[in-house]
Amino acid sequence: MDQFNDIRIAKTIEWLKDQVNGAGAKGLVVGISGGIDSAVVANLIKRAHPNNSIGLILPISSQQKDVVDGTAVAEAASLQYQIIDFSEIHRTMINKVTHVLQETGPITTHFLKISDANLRARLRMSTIYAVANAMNYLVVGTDNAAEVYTGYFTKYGDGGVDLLPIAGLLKSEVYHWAEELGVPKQIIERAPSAGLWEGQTDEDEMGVTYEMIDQFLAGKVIPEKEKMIIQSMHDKTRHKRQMPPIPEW
Ligand SMILES: Nc1ncnc2c1ncn2[C@@H]1O[C@H](COP(=O)(O)OP(=O)(O)OC[C@H]2O[C@@H]([n+]3cccc(C(=O)O)c3)[C@H](O)[C@@H]2O)[C@@H](O)[C@H]1O
Ligand SMILES: Nc1ncnc2c1ncn2[C@@H]1O[C@H](COP(=O)(O)OP(=O)(O)OP(=O)(O)O)[C@@H](O)[C@H]1O
Ligand SMILES: [Mg+2]
Repeated sequence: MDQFNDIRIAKTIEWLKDQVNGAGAKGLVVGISGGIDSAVVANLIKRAHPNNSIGLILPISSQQKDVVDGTAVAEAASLQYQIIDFSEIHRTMINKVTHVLQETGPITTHFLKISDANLRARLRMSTIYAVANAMNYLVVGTDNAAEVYTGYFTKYGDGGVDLLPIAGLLKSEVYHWAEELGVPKQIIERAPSAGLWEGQTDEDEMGVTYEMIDQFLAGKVIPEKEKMIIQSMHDKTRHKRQMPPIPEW
């Protein structure tokens, strides 16, 4: 038993209920990836709205393991879920966009990869909102404090949500909550990944570990090199944490 975290979990569940009531909504929906952040959120929404919560497993040319683990998360939480595969739609969109762009001039494979990856996150966001609109549910995001601070999310993709119940948690705290909430061990042991391309891991892409980001956010002294990476990510992604700018006349 971890009393400190249990109290915060209970408060977050009450907060989710208040948000739904305050919005005049009926329930909550989350995308389930097979990763730990969405596993924690899946358990929170089930506890907040046992009969009005749903998880969506949305593979887009994803590894089968993501679907297997996503299903294990939903089943362990007794959360209602649906699997919708958008691999074909994504491929069609990317092929058309690439074709048109290549007519306008050369485009690097690096930028095509980023574009392809972020489109996955935005297709998922559109799907989750389609369900939320139809059911009068709110869309629940899964960003933790490290991701919000570094802007490590797709603008209007996984960043496009109504509520952020775990955005105040360090990544290490997400692990504590996962254990308290009974998230299956196989999910807790997976390396964090956006799953946007083969073999992607968050820490490799960012060039800094979650442990370092957590220490930095907790106000501890960390090596200058890591500090620079974190601050640079934070500065470059400021626009993602704000409303679009409007000119002043
Ligand atoms: N200064 C500025 N003012 C206003 N807008 C600005 C801007 N700079 C760029 N932009 C806009 O923002 C766009 C770039 O932002 P964005 O589209 O988000 O793309 P970007 O930040 O380049 O890529 C998203 C990153 O988040 C990672 N990610 C995504 C999804 C999930 C997860 C995960 O952990 O699961 C991680 C992904 O691996 C990648 O590293 C630009 O194309 C431009 O439209
Ligand atoms: N295949 C997917 N199906 C449904 N939702 C997804 C899928 N992939 C990503 N998402 C959504 O995008 C969010 C952002 O992904 P992110 O990788 O940050 O979190 P995670 O996978 O839950 O945890 P971890 O950081 O440990 O990988 C997920 O939490 C989930 O809500
Ligand atoms: Mg993930």
